[in-house]
Amino acid sequence: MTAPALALDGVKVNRAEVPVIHDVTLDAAPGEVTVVLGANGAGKTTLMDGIAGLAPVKSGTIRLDGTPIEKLAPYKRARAGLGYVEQARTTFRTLTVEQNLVVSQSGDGDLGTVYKLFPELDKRRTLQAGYLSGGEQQMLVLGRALVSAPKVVLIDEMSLGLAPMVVRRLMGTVGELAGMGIAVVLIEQFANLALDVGAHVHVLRKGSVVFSGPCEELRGDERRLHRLYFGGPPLSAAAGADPAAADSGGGTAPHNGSDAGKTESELE
Ligand SMILES: Nc1ncnc2c1ncn2[C@@H]1O[C@H](COP(=O)(O)OP(=O)(O)OP(=O)(O)O)[C@@H](O)[C@H]1O
Repeated sequence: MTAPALALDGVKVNRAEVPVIHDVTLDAAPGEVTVVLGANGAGKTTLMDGIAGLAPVKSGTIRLDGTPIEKLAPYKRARAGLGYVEQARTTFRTLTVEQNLVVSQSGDGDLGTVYKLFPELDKRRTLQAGYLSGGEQQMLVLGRALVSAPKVVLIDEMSLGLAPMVVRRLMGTVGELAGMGIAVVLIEQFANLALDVGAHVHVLRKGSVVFSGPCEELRGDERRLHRLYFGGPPLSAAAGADPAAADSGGGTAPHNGSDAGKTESELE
């Protein structure tokens, strides 16, 4: 088995002194997409922030290529090979596309690789980032993570507010990043799109992992996903009517406008 590029063991993360992530253990292998799913508020972003050093890790270890990083400052984690594509899709709006990439470049990071992955950016090298479309900005954010020559890239909800076609296009690129040997950790609201590109999946509920396994086990299984997200009986089915849903752990999280298992058909 390939050694994990990223390994979390018993990780707890707080937000404003409140425990949000409880005892999370998971791995991400190089050359694979590892998917993290969960309902709104399950703690996905908090977990990513903990890995990146933007939220305090209260206990547990986070290893990057075998080296503990949980006590390092965020910039040192980045320097050690951790790329983080945050939800906010931040670029330097008054800098050109190329300048945005150059300021993020380090190590063996190569602009040519980014332009090959995203010909859209190649054509707009001299354009100020603020004039890019939402999809192109997301490509630039991914490109900025890539030119830091990362071993691991965390990607948080890159599809937010983007057109369906663009989301599919970007998912293809996520697969290509893994194809380059990077360990990608992907949070995505469109569960089935993520499960299509991913190898392994971890489902978070109330800050704890309630499922870990191969993506194919959950692909297309909306009922099970729903149950994993929220606990209790799946959708409107009567309790006990779905024996396959026995892995819920019986949680009591409220059904608060579910995004559980958003399917590709919902993107049409
Ligand atoms: N800065 C903060 N201070 C206090 N509590 C916070 C902070 N950020 C998040 N939380 C709380 O932590 C919990 C987990 O939030 P988080 O954003 O990590 O979840 P999520 O799974 O990423 O949700 P979403 O899919 O809606 O982004 C929520 O209850 C949220 O209210």
